[in-house]
Order: sequence, then structure tokens, then C-alpha cells
Amino acid sequence: MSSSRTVEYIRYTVAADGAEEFIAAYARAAESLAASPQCVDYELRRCEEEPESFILRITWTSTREHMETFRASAEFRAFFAEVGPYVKDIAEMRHYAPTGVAGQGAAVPSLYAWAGGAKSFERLTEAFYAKVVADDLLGGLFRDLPHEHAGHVALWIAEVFGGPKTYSEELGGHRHMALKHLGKHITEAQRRRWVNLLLDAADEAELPGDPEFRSAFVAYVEWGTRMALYYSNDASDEDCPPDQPMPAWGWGVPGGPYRP
Ligand code: HEM
Repeated sequence: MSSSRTVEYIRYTVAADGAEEFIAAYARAAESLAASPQCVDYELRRCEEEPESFILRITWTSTREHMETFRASAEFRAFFAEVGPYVKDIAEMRHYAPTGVAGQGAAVPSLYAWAGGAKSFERLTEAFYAKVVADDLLGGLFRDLPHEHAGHVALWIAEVFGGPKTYSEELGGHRHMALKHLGKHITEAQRRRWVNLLLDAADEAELPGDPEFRSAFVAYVEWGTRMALYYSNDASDEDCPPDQPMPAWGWGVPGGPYRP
């Protein structure tokens, strides 16, 4: 996520008899937010304890793009035509910058927890490396690697999926992983074989087979292998800065495991 993103909060106090029309006006105004390239997302919430209080949260690409580009746009004019009558009801309208304190609660398990924790990823990479060393396209790349390699990749994937931060704290983090691929000149055929063998290994290691987990898993494997292709063919040492954060993968569109 871009660090220039800002969140604008607008707090309204709207008399009870006007609340329904206020929400309807915002539903119409929202079409302009949905059409605005400066708007990332938005939500209007109503207070449970004091139903006359509302908070509108809008994430903008940046404060400047909100104040200069959006305010000068046709979307703003259409937006304001709907909500202008409520300007008098505004109690607060300000932008808030991130503080770094943010995170997920435990309501949705991490992919790491859902997969069954460290042991599952160890089983996965053990099964995978047994396959790659015997493979005609990949064997040459992997055959002479030390046995710990499989365990390191297990720790990497575990951390990316929300597990312990062992790879970044003890094994060199993202930079180390990226450097390991530099100059390997991986081909698309090898990448695709790597994906196929990892998916076979996921079945063999009995990773969860539910659609939600597997779609997140495959999305990461597609992204990760295409990054490996990039590092191995096009990147240099400068493209692997020491402060590069670890990727953090989530459930994507399904949002979490299926709950009936
Ligand atoms: C999601 C995709 C991938 C992940 C998560 C991944 C992960 C890793 C990690 C964590 C390491 C370093 C292990 C250590 O710290 O010892 C590594 C090394 C390596 N990777 Fe990947 N990798 C991916 C894709 C690929 C692909 C597509 C290939 C080749 C087809 C590949 C070939 C290698 C090789 C040969 C090394 C060892 C380099 C060396 O030690 O000299 N990787 N990978």
C-alpha cells in the first residue's frame, strides 16, 4: 500500500427526522466517490448509541490529490450537489495519517494458522524438494543445495502467511531471499514447473483443500514465482534494499475461510 494514502473522517450530527434522507443522499453521492480515481474506498457509519451521529471515512490516494485534483473534478461537483445541504451538520472534517499501529485481530485466522502451522509448511517443502531434485527441468538448479534449503523456504512461506517472523529475524529477510535468485536466469518453463510441483506437493502434504485457502495459496505462488523470475533475470543488487519489507499474504477476495 502506498504510504501517501490518507484517511479523511467527516463526523455529522443529523436530526433523527432527516437521517433517512441523509443516508439516501450519501448513497447517491457515493457514485461520485466510486468513479473518482483519487478515492481508494469509503464507508458511512451510523452511531449505535447516538443514532444522530454519523462518520464518513474516505481513503484518498493522498491529501493533496483529494484537496487539489478531486476538488477540481466533475466528480466533486456531482458529490457536492448531493451532500452540500449537510455541510452545516459537520462536526469534524480532517485528514488522518497512519501511525504504524494497525493490524488484524484473531476473528479471521491467518493462512498460517488455517494451514496447521509450521509443521504443515515443513511437510510441504519436504514433499516439494523431493520432486524438484528428480525433475528434468529443475533438478540442475536444486540438486546441490544443502538440505536446510527446504526448511528455509518453509519458514519463508510460513512468515508470509502470518506465522512467526523467523525468516526475517534469523535468515536475512526479504533482501536475502531476493539475492538468492539474482542471476539464476529462471525460464518461464521452469517457473511453471515449480508452480505445478508445489501444487502437487500441497496435495501430498495435505494442506487444506478448501476453495478459500487454495485460491489464496495459488495467488501467492503465482505472485512469488513471477517475482523470482524478475529477480533472477532483470534485477540487480540495488533492487534488493535491506529495508524491503516481507510480503504479507492474506485471504484475498474470499476474506477468510468459509463459515456456514
Ligand atoms: C513463491 C515462489 C518462491 C519462493 C517463496 C521462493 C523462496 C526461496 C527462498 C526463501 C530461498 C532462500 C532460501 C534460504 O534462505 O536458504 C530461495 C532460494 C532459491 N530459489 Fe526460490 N522461491 C520461489 C520461486 C523460485 C523459483 C520459481 C525458482 C526456480 C525455478 C527458484 C529457485 C531457487 C533457487 C535455485 C534457490 C537457491 C539459491 C542458492 O542458495 O544458491 N525459486 N527461494
